[in-house]
Amino acid sequence: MTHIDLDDVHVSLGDLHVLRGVDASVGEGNLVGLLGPNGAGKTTLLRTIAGILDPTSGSVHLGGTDVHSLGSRELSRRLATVPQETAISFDFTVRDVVAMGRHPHRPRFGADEDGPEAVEHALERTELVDLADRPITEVSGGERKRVLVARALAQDARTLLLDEPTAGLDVNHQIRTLDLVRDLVDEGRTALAAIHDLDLAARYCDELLVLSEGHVLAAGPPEAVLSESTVSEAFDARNAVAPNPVTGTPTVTPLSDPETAADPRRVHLLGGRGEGVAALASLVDAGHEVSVGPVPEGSREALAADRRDCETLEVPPFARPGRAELARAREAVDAADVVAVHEDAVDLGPNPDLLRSADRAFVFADAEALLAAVSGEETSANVDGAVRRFDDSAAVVSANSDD
Ligand SMILES: Nc1ncnc2c1ncn2[C@@H]1O[C@H](COP(=O)(O)OP(=O)(O)OP(=O)(O)O)[C@@H](O)[C@H]1O
Repeated sequence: MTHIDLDDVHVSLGDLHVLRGVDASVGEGNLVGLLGPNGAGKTTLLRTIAGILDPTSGSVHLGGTDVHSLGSRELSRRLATVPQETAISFDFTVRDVVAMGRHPHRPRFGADEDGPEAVEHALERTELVDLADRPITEVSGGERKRVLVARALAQDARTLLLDEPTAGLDVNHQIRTLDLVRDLVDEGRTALAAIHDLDLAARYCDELLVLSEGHVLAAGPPEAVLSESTVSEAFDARNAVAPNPVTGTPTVTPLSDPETAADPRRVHLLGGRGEGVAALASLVDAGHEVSVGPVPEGSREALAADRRDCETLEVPPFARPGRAELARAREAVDAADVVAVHEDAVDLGPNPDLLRSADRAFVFADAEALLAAVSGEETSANVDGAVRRFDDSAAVVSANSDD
């Protein structure tokens, strides 16, 4: 069921037409991540849903009611916000600030009977009990952010709008904060959160909404939304998207624009157990033409090569390369200016024979040193250290040998 519904919302700030026809919805009981580059209009959208900004046209409904028809007290009972700015200059204690969340529940006469318990509960869930009596001006920026989450929690609203709730938090508190938001949603709330970290957004959110130049570029489950083309269009950044090996959710890796190497070389990387991935990335970034293989299908090297549009010679996992695959590997070696292999993979499968047949072969321990060697900048230091010319005998690598 739709909980927040935005229909052709336009908002102007001064002369700037910031939101340009936003159509979007947030399903009840969902955590939705609001993504988009700086200036896309995320804060403006959250402030419009919160009734702080009026749309110039279009409508915002919350649970079927137009938010702009609700009084501020009624809206605050239904919806709590965690704003981006954390500056609170007065000398309130942390507990006082959290208690401000109770404002819409205070009766005109008498006491807010649930108030003290709600405040203590909010302090506990945000792990702020030890800081509760400290002046808000004397806690860190990250702690102040958590105080604002606690204030929203004390407000006891079914809808949460969070503007970059993890900005400025250390990794541990980023995870704890998003775990808390996830728990609050799993307990029955609905949340829309602007999040800059695409990987965390994909990991925690049921759906993502990508805003770009004031309109919705994409919306839906993270796996559908976080494509290389959508990320590239929204953020104007080259990137690679791949499943996170630990969480299985998409991870986005921004990539530098490839340089044009002064002297681009054809480099063939022989397969290993994933050791070649860093070398592959630095060679491609430097503008060299890289091919890879033989590597097992689905291996880290195969995935990385695929993401960087490199020619890849794959073999089924746990299988030895067949005659045809070996012939293709030899062709790749013959066509390359340089053949390279990580020192831990020198002896793997057909690698010794392929190395022996190459005109110029390097054994490397360090991706950057290999790059320097391929680019012809090798010094005796890195030839001695992390890159060596491959000698004729498979098991031996020798330093400073000539071709
Ligand atoms: N009060 C204002 N008056 C005029 N323009 C404004 C005002 N507030 C924001 N803007 C402009 O509106 C656009 C959208 O701003 P907004 O803060 O909504 O973007 P955002 O997506 O939240 O960005 P960020 O990721 O940097 O927080 C920006 O170009 C911003 O400069």
